[in-house]
Amino acid sequence: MIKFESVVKKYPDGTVAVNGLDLVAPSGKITVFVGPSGCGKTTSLRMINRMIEPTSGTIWLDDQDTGKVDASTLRRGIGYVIQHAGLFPHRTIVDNVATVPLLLGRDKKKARSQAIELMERVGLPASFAKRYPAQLSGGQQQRVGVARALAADPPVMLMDEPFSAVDPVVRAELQDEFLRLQSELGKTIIFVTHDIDEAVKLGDQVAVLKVGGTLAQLASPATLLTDPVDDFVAGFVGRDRGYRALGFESGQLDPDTEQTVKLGDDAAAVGRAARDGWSLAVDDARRPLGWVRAAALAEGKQVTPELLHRGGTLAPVSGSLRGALDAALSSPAGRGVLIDDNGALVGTVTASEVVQRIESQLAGRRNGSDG
Ligand SMILES: Nc1ncnc2c1ncn2[C@@H]1O[C@H](COP(=O)(O)OP(=O)(O)OP(=O)(O)O)[C@@H](O)[C@H]1O
Repeated sequence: MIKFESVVKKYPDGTVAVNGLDLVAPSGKITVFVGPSGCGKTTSLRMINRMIEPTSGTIWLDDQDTGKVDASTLRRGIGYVIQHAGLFPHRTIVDNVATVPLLLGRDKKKARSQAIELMERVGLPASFAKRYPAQLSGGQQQRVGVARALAADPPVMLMDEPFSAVDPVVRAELQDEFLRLQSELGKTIIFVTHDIDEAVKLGDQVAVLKVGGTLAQLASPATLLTDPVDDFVAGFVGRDRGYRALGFESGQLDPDTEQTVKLGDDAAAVGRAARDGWSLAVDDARRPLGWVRAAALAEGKQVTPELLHRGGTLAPVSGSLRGALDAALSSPAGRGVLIDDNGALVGTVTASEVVQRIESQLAGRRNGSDG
Protein backbone atom coordinates (compact mmCIF):
# COMPACT_ATOMS: atom_id res chain seq x y z
CA MET A 1 0.00 0.00 0.00
CA ILE A 2 1.14 3.52 -0.76
CA LYS A 3 -0.47 6.27 1.26
CA PHE A 4 -0.22 10.02 0.65
CA GLU A 5 -0.96 12.00 3.79
CA SER A 6 -1.39 15.78 3.38
CA VAL A 7 1.45 15.82 0.84
CA VAL A 8 2.54 19.24 -0.44
CA LYS A 9 5.25 20.08 -2.95
CA LYS A 10 6.21 23.68 -3.40
CA TYR A 11 9.13 24.23 -5.78
CA PRO A 12 11.77 26.83 -4.84
CA ASP A 13 10.30 29.33 -7.36
CA GLY A 14 7.01 29.23 -5.46
CA THR A 15 5.07 26.89 -7.80
CA VAL A 16 2.74 24.71 -5.78
CA ALA A 17 2.74 21.50 -7.81
CA VAL A 18 0.97 19.29 -5.25
CA ASN A 19 -1.34 20.76 -2.65
CA GLY A 20 -2.45 18.61 0.25
CA LEU A 21 -2.73 15.26 -1.49
CA ASP A 22 -4.42 12.49 0.50
CA LEU A 23 -4.92 9.11 -1.11
CA VAL A 24 -4.30 5.41 -0.73
CA ALA A 25 -3.03 3.19 -3.54
CA PRO A 26 -3.88 -0.36 -2.43
CA SER A 27 -1.39 -3.23 -2.71
CA GLY A 28 -1.58 -5.37 -5.81
CA LYS A 29 -3.72 -2.84 -7.68
CA ILE A 30 -3.20 -0.27 -10.42
CA THR A 31 -3.85 3.31 -9.36
CA VAL A 32 -3.79 5.79 -12.25
CA PHE A 33 -2.99 9.49 -11.82
CA VAL A 34 -4.65 11.41 -14.62
CA GLY A 35 -5.23 15.10 -15.26
CA PRO A 36 -4.32 18.02 -17.49
CA SER A 37 -0.74 19.10 -18.14
CA GLY A 38 0.90 20.62 -15.07
CA CYS A 39 -1.51 19.16 -12.48
CA GLY A 40 1.33 17.53 -10.56
CA LYS A 41 1.16 13.91 -11.74
CA THR A 42 4.88 13.44 -12.29
CA THR A 43 5.77 15.38 -9.15
CA SER A 44 3.46 13.14 -7.09
CA LEU A 45 4.92 10.00 -8.64
CA ARG A 46 8.53 11.05 -8.09
CA MET A 47 7.92 11.89 -4.47
CA ILE A 48 7.17 8.20 -3.86
CA ASN A 49 10.73 7.10 -4.66
CA ARG A 50 12.13 10.41 -3.38
CA MET A 51 13.50 11.62 -6.67
CA ILE A 52 11.62 14.71 -5.45
CA GLU A 53 11.31 15.44 -1.73
CA PRO A 54 7.91 16.58 -0.45
CA THR A 55 7.78 20.02 1.18
CA SER A 56 5.46 18.65 3.84
CA GLY A 57 3.30 15.64 4.53
CA THR A 58 4.15 11.94 4.57
CA ILE A 59 4.19 9.18 1.99
CA TRP A 60 3.87 5.73 3.52
CA LEU A 61 4.97 2.53 1.86
CA ASP A 62 3.10 -0.07 3.89
CA ASP A 63 4.08 0.85 7.44
CA GLN A 64 7.26 2.71 6.49
CA ASP A 65 7.53 6.48 6.34
CA THR A 66 9.43 6.82 3.04
CA GLY A 67 11.02 10.05 4.30
CA LYS A 68 12.82 8.03 6.97
CA VAL A 69 14.15 5.25 4.73
CA ASP A 70 17.50 5.54 2.96
CA ALA A 71 16.61 6.66 -0.59
CA SER A 72 18.66 4.00 -2.40
CA THR A 73 17.23 1.22 -0.20
CA LEU A 74 13.76 2.58 -0.92
CA ARG A 75 14.35 2.61 -4.69
CA ARG A 76 15.52 -1.00 -4.71
CA GLY A 77 11.95 -2.06 -4.00
CA ILE A 78 10.43 0.30 -6.54
CA GLY A 79 10.56 -0.21 -10.31
CA TYR A 80 10.41 2.91 -12.46
CA VAL A 81 9.34 3.12 -16.10
CA ILE A 82 9.29 6.34 -18.11
CA GLN A 83 8.23 7.60 -21.52
CA HIS A 84 10.75 6.71 -24.29
CA ALA A 85 11.89 3.89 -21.97
CA GLY A 86 15.09 5.77 -20.98
CA LEU A 87 17.33 2.93 -22.11
CA PHE A 88 21.12 3.11 -22.12
CA PRO A 89 21.94 3.51 -25.83
CA HIS A 90 25.37 1.88 -25.70
CA ARG A 91 24.28 -1.22 -23.80
CA THR A 92 22.71 -4.26 -25.41
CA ILE A 93 19.06 -5.02 -24.72
CA VAL A 94 19.91 -7.90 -22.38
CA ASP A 95 22.26 -5.67 -20.36
CA ASN A 96 19.66 -2.91 -20.25
CA VAL A 97 17.14 -5.35 -18.80
CA ALA A 98 19.72 -6.69 -16.35
CA THR A 99 20.83 -3.19 -15.22
CA VAL A 100 19.69 -3.45 -11.60
CA PRO A 101 20.83 -7.05 -10.92
CA LEU A 102 24.23 -6.19 -12.47
CA LEU A 103 24.44 -3.04 -10.36
CA LEU A 104 23.73 -5.12 -7.29
CA GLY A 105 26.71 -7.31 -8.23
CA ARG A 106 24.70 -10.42 -9.08
CA ASP A 107 26.28 -13.21 -11.08
CA LYS A 108 26.47 -11.91 -14.68
CA LYS A 109 25.49 -15.13 -16.39
CA LYS A 110 22.50 -15.63 -14.13
CA ALA A 111 21.42 -11.97 -14.43
CA ARG A 112 21.51 -12.24 -18.22
CA SER A 113 19.62 -15.52 -18.41
CA GLN A 114 16.95 -14.06 -16.12
CA ALA A 115 16.87 -10.95 -18.31
CA ILE A 116 16.16 -13.09 -21.36
CA GLU A 117 13.32 -14.83 -19.53
CA LEU A 118 11.89 -11.43 -18.67
CA MET A 119 12.20 -10.28 -22.28
CA GLU A 120 10.09 -13.23 -23.33
CA ARG A 121 7.59 -12.45 -20.63
CA VAL A 122 6.99 -8.96 -22.00
CA GLY A 123 6.72 -10.31 -25.55
CA LEU A 124 10.23 -9.73 -26.91
CA PRO A 125 12.04 -12.54 -28.75
CA ALA A 126 15.30 -13.69 -27.15
CA SER A 127 17.01 -12.97 -30.47
CA PHE A 128 16.83 -9.24 -29.61
CA ALA A 129 19.19 -9.74 -26.64
CA LYS A 130 22.34 -8.65 -28.48
CA ARG A 131 20.75 -5.68 -30.25
CA TYR A 132 21.07 -2.05 -29.14
CA PRO A 133 18.06 0.16 -28.29
CA ALA A 134 18.29 2.11 -31.57
CA GLN A 135 17.73 -1.16 -33.43
CA LEU A 136 14.27 -1.60 -31.87
CA SER A 137 10.95 0.10 -32.61
CA GLY A 138 9.49 2.52 -30.08
CA GLY A 139 6.99 -0.07 -28.84
CA GLN A 140 9.72 -2.69 -28.46
CA GLN A 141 11.86 -0.22 -26.50
CA GLN A 142 8.94 0.37 -24.13
CA ARG A 143 8.72 -3.38 -23.53
CA VAL A 144 12.44 -3.37 -22.67
CA GLY A 145 11.74 -0.53 -20.22
CA VAL A 146 9.02 -2.59 -18.55
CA ALA A 147 11.25 -5.70 -18.44
CA ARG A 148 14.06 -3.64 -16.89
CA ALA A 149 11.76 -2.32 -14.18
CA LEU A 150 10.60 -5.86 -13.42
CA ALA A 151 14.14 -7.30 -13.28
CA ALA A 152 14.63 -6.54 -9.58
CA ASP A 153 11.15 -8.02 -8.94
CA PRO A 154 10.04 -4.93 -7.02
CA PRO A 155 6.68 -5.07 -5.24
CA VAL A 156 5.96 -1.50 -6.39
CA MET A 157 6.13 -0.04 -9.90
CA LEU A 158 5.94 3.62 -10.82
CA MET A 159 5.11 4.21 -14.47
CA ASP A 160 5.20 7.71 -15.97
CA GLU A 161 3.41 7.86 -19.33
CA PRO A 162 5.18 4.65 -20.36
CA PHE A 163 3.12 4.08 -23.51
CA SER A 164 2.49 7.60 -24.77
CA ALA A 165 5.33 7.81 -27.28
CA VAL A 166 4.02 5.02 -29.52
CA ASP A 167 1.26 4.86 -32.13
CA PRO A 168 -2.30 3.97 -31.06
CA VAL A 169 -2.22 0.36 -32.31
CA VAL A 170 1.06 -0.48 -30.56
CA ARG A 171 -0.16 1.41 -27.54
CA ALA A 172 -3.29 -0.73 -27.28
CA GLU A 173 -1.12 -3.87 -27.58
CA LEU A 174 1.23 -2.67 -24.84
CA GLN A 175 -1.73 -1.87 -22.59
CA ASP A 176 -3.25 -5.34 -23.14
CA GLU A 177 0.06 -7.06 -22.41
CA PHE A 178 0.60 -4.89 -19.38
CA LEU A 179 -2.80 -5.93 -17.98
CA ARG A 180 -2.04 -9.58 -18.69
CA LEU A 181 1.34 -9.30 -16.92
CA GLN A 182 -0.22 -7.51 -13.96
CA SER A 183 -2.87 -10.24 -13.62
CA GLU A 184 0.04 -12.67 -13.11
CA LEU A 185 2.31 -10.45 -11.03
CA GLY A 186 -0.09 -8.42 -8.87
CA LYS A 187 2.29 -5.50 -8.28
CA THR A 188 1.31 -2.29 -6.54
CA ILE A 189 1.36 0.13 -9.45
CA ILE A 190 1.05 3.89 -9.81
CA PHE A 191 0.58 4.79 -13.45
CA VAL A 192 0.65 8.36 -14.75
CA THR A 193 -1.12 9.35 -17.95
CA HIS A 194 -2.85 12.43 -19.39
CA ASP A 195 -5.12 10.15 -21.44
CA ILE A 196 -8.45 9.45 -19.74
CA ASP A 197 -9.16 6.46 -22.00
CA GLU A 198 -5.88 4.85 -20.94
CA ALA A 199 -6.74 5.66 -17.31
CA VAL A 200 -10.14 3.96 -17.39
CA LYS A 201 -8.77 0.98 -19.31
CA LEU A 202 -5.88 0.27 -16.97
CA GLY A 203 -6.87 1.58 -13.57
CA ASP A 204 -8.39 -0.40 -10.73
CA GLN A 205 -8.87 3.10 -9.39
CA VAL A 206 -8.30 6.47 -11.02
CA ALA A 207 -7.21 9.68 -9.31
CA VAL A 208 -8.17 12.78 -11.32
CA LEU A 209 -5.92 15.72 -10.41
CA LYS A 210 -6.52 19.42 -11.06
CA VAL A 211 -3.95 22.06 -11.91
CA GLY A 212 -2.71 23.35 -8.58
CA GLY A 213 -2.13 19.78 -7.45
CA THR A 214 -5.41 18.92 -5.76
CA LEU A 215 -7.34 15.69 -6.02
CA ALA A 216 -10.65 16.17 -7.85
CA GLN A 217 -11.89 12.58 -7.57
CA LEU A 218 -10.60 9.14 -6.67
CA ALA A 219 -12.90 6.41 -7.95
CA SER A 220 -13.20 3.22 -9.95
CA PRO A 221 -13.27 3.79 -13.72
CA ALA A 222 -16.97 2.88 -13.89
CA THR A 223 -17.87 5.36 -11.15
CA LEU A 224 -15.80 8.08 -12.78
CA LEU A 225 -17.75 7.64 -16.01
CA THR A 226 -21.20 7.39 -14.48
CA ASP A 227 -20.83 9.68 -11.48
CA PRO A 228 -18.23 12.43 -11.93
CA VAL A 229 -18.20 14.65 -8.81
CA ASP A 230 -18.09 18.03 -10.54
CA ASP A 231 -18.01 19.83 -13.88
CA PHE A 232 -14.23 19.62 -14.05
CA VAL A 233 -14.21 15.82 -13.80
CA ALA A 234 -17.24 15.53 -16.11
CA GLY A 235 -15.49 17.70 -18.70
CA PHE A 236 -12.23 15.82 -18.33
CA VAL A 237 -13.87 12.41 -18.59
CA GLY A 238 -15.41 13.67 -21.82
CA ARG A 239 -18.17 12.73 -24.23
CA ASP A 240 -19.85 9.37 -24.80
CA ARG A 241 -19.34 8.47 -21.17
CA GLY A 242 -22.69 6.71 -20.92
CA TYR A 243 -21.69 4.47 -23.81
CA ARG A 244 -18.13 4.05 -22.53
CA ALA A 245 -19.46 3.05 -19.11
CA LEU A 246 -21.08 0.06 -20.81
CA GLY A 247 -17.55 -1.29 -21.14
CA PHE A 248 -17.73 -2.06 -17.41
CA GLU A 249 -21.22 -3.51 -17.57
CA SER A 250 -21.46 -7.23 -18.15
CA GLY A 251 -24.79 -8.95 -18.37
CA GLN A 252 -26.31 -12.31 -19.00
CA LEU A 253 -27.29 -12.24 -22.64
CA ASP A 254 -29.36 -15.04 -24.03
CA PRO A 255 -28.00 -15.49 -27.54
CA ASP A 256 -30.06 -17.00 -30.35
CA THR A 257 -28.83 -20.16 -32.01
CA GLU A 258 -27.35 -19.39 -35.41
CA GLN A 259 -27.47 -21.83 -38.32
CA THR A 260 -24.02 -21.76 -39.88
CA VAL A 261 -22.31 -22.59 -43.16
CA LYS A 262 -18.75 -23.60 -44.05
CA LEU A 263 -16.38 -22.67 -46.82
CA GLY A 264 -17.28 -24.80 -49.82
CA ASP A 265 -21.00 -25.00 -48.99
CA ASP A 266 -23.26 -24.28 -51.96
CA ALA A 267 -25.91 -21.65 -52.54
CA ALA A 268 -28.70 -23.97 -51.45
CA ALA A 269 -27.05 -24.57 -48.04
CA VAL A 270 -26.49 -20.83 -47.60
CA GLY A 271 -30.12 -20.18 -48.50
CA ARG A 272 -31.32 -22.69 -45.90
CA ALA A 273 -29.15 -21.23 -43.14
CA ALA A 274 -29.88 -17.59 -43.96
CA ARG A 275 -31.98 -15.30 -41.80
CA ASP A 276 -32.83 -11.89 -43.25
CA GLY A 277 -30.68 -12.81 -46.22
CA TRP A 278 -27.40 -13.44 -44.36
CA SER A 279 -25.72 -16.56 -43.00
CA LEU A 280 -22.64 -16.92 -40.86
CA ALA A 281 -19.66 -18.97 -42.02
CA VAL A 282 -17.54 -20.78 -39.40
CA ASP A 283 -14.46 -22.99 -39.55
CA ASP A 284 -14.19 -26.58 -38.31
CA ALA A 285 -13.70 -25.36 -34.73
CA ARG A 286 -16.87 -23.25 -35.13
CA ARG A 287 -14.85 -20.03 -35.08
CA PRO A 288 -16.70 -17.32 -37.04
CA LEU A 289 -15.12 -16.44 -40.39
CA GLY A 290 -17.56 -13.81 -41.66
CA TRP A 291 -21.06 -13.27 -42.99
CA VAL A 292 -22.19 -14.29 -46.44
CA ARG A 293 -25.13 -12.68 -48.24
CA ALA A 294 -27.31 -15.37 -49.71
CA ALA A 295 -28.16 -13.20 -52.72
CA ALA A 296 -24.44 -12.81 -53.55
CA LEU A 297 -24.12 -16.52 -54.22
CA ALA A 298 -25.27 -17.59 -57.67
CA GLU A 299 -26.87 -20.99 -57.97
CA GLY A 300 -24.26 -23.75 -58.08
CA LYS A 301 -21.52 -21.48 -56.60
CA GLN A 302 -19.77 -22.18 -53.32
CA VAL A 303 -18.84 -20.09 -50.28
CA THR A 304 -15.31 -18.74 -50.76
CA PRO A 305 -13.24 -16.46 -48.47
CA GLU A 306 -13.65 -13.60 -50.97
CA LEU A 307 -17.42 -13.65 -50.47
CA LEU A 308 -17.21 -13.17 -46.71
CA HIS A 309 -18.14 -9.81 -45.16
CA ARG A 310 -15.75 -9.18 -42.28
CA GLY A 311 -17.26 -5.95 -40.92
CA GLY A 312 -18.79 -7.41 -37.78
CA THR A 313 -16.83 -7.39 -34.54
CA LEU A 314 -16.88 -10.46 -32.29
CA ALA A 315 -17.80 -10.14 -28.63
CA PRO A 316 -16.93 -12.57 -25.83
CA VAL A 317 -20.17 -13.91 -24.36
CA SER A 318 -18.83 -13.21 -20.87
CA GLY A 319 -17.58 -9.75 -21.88
CA SER A 320 -19.07 -6.28 -21.63
CA LEU A 321 -22.44 -5.14 -22.95
CA ARG A 322 -20.54 -2.48 -24.90
CA GLY A 323 -18.74 -5.22 -26.81
CA ALA A 324 -22.01 -7.05 -27.51
CA LEU A 325 -23.74 -3.87 -28.67
CA ASP A 326 -20.82 -3.03 -30.94
CA ALA A 327 -20.90 -6.55 -32.40
CA ALA A 328 -24.60 -6.13 -33.21
CA LEU A 329 -24.23 -2.62 -34.63
CA SER A 330 -21.26 -3.56 -36.81
CA SER A 331 -22.76 -6.78 -38.15
CA PRO A 332 -24.01 -6.59 -41.75
CA ALA A 333 -26.67 -9.11 -40.75
CA GLY A 334 -27.85 -7.02 -37.79
CA ARG A 335 -26.92 -9.91 -35.51
CA GLY A 336 -23.90 -9.59 -33.24
CA VAL A 337 -21.68 -12.65 -32.97
CA LEU A 338 -20.88 -13.88 -29.44
CA ILE A 339 -17.95 -16.23 -28.90
CA ASP A 340 -16.60 -18.31 -26.03
CA ASP A 341 -13.07 -18.29 -24.55
CA ASN A 342 -11.82 -20.47 -27.41
CA GLY A 343 -13.19 -18.10 -30.02
CA ALA A 344 -15.99 -20.51 -30.99
CA LEU A 345 -19.49 -19.33 -31.83
CA VAL A 346 -22.00 -19.30 -28.98
CA GLY A 347 -24.85 -17.53 -30.77
CA THR A 348 -26.01 -14.12 -31.95
CA VAL A 349 -27.85 -11.13 -30.45
CA THR A 350 -29.53 -8.11 -32.01
CA ALA A 351 -28.88 -4.54 -30.88
CA SER A 352 -32.39 -4.29 -29.46
CA GLU A 353 -31.84 -7.42 -27.36
CA VAL A 354 -28.64 -5.90 -25.95
CA VAL A 355 -30.37 -2.57 -25.31
CA GLN A 356 -33.22 -4.36 -23.51
CA ARG A 357 -30.66 -6.07 -21.32
CA ILE A 358 -28.95 -2.72 -20.60
CA GLU A 359 -32.27 -1.07 -19.76
CA SER A 360 -33.39 -3.81 -17.41
CA GLN A 361 -30.01 -3.80 -15.66
CA LEU A 362 -30.00 -0.02 -15.21
CA ALA A 363 -33.64 -0.04 -14.08
CA GLY A 364 -32.83 -2.74 -11.53
CA ARG A 365 -30.03 -0.60 -10.19
CA ARG A 366 -32.19 2.56 -10.06
CA ASN A 367 -34.93 0.75 -8.21
CA GLY A 368 -32.39 -0.84 -5.90
CA SER A 369 -30.77 2.50 -5.05
CA ASP A 370 -34.16 4.27 -4.74
CA GLY A 371 -35.35 1.70 -2.28
N1 LIG B 1 11.69 21.80 -10.95
C1 LIG B 1 10.60 22.57 -11.01
N2 LIG B 1 10.64 23.86 -10.61
C2 LIG B 1 9.53 24.63 -10.63
N3 LIG B 1 8.33 24.20 -11.05
C3 LIG B 1 8.23 22.93 -11.46
C4 LIG B 1 9.35 22.05 -11.47
N4 LIG B 1 8.96 20.84 -11.94
C5 LIG B 1 7.64 20.96 -12.22
N5 LIG B 1 7.20 22.21 -11.94
C6 LIG B 1 5.84 22.74 -12.07
O1 LIG B 1 4.99 22.00 -11.22
C7 LIG B 1 3.72 21.78 -11.80
C8 LIG B 1 3.45 20.30 -11.88
O2 LIG B 1 4.40 19.69 -12.75
P1 LIG B 1 4.35 18.12 -13.09
O3 LIG B 1 5.48 17.83 -14.00
O4 LIG B 1 4.27 17.36 -11.82
O5 LIG B 1 2.97 18.04 -13.84
P2 LIG B 1 2.33 16.88 -14.74
O6 LIG B 1 0.92 16.78 -14.32
O7 LIG B 1 3.17 15.67 -14.65
O8 LIG B 1 2.42 17.55 -16.17
P3 LIG B 1 2.55 16.90 -17.66
O9 LIG B 1 1.32 16.10 -17.92
O10 LIG B 1 2.63 18.12 -18.53
O11 LIG B 1 3.81 16.08 -17.65
C9 LIG B 1 3.78 22.48 -13.16
O12 LIG B 1 3.23 23.76 -13.04
C10 LIG B 1 5.27 22.56 -13.45
O13 LIG B 1 5.56 23.68 -14.26
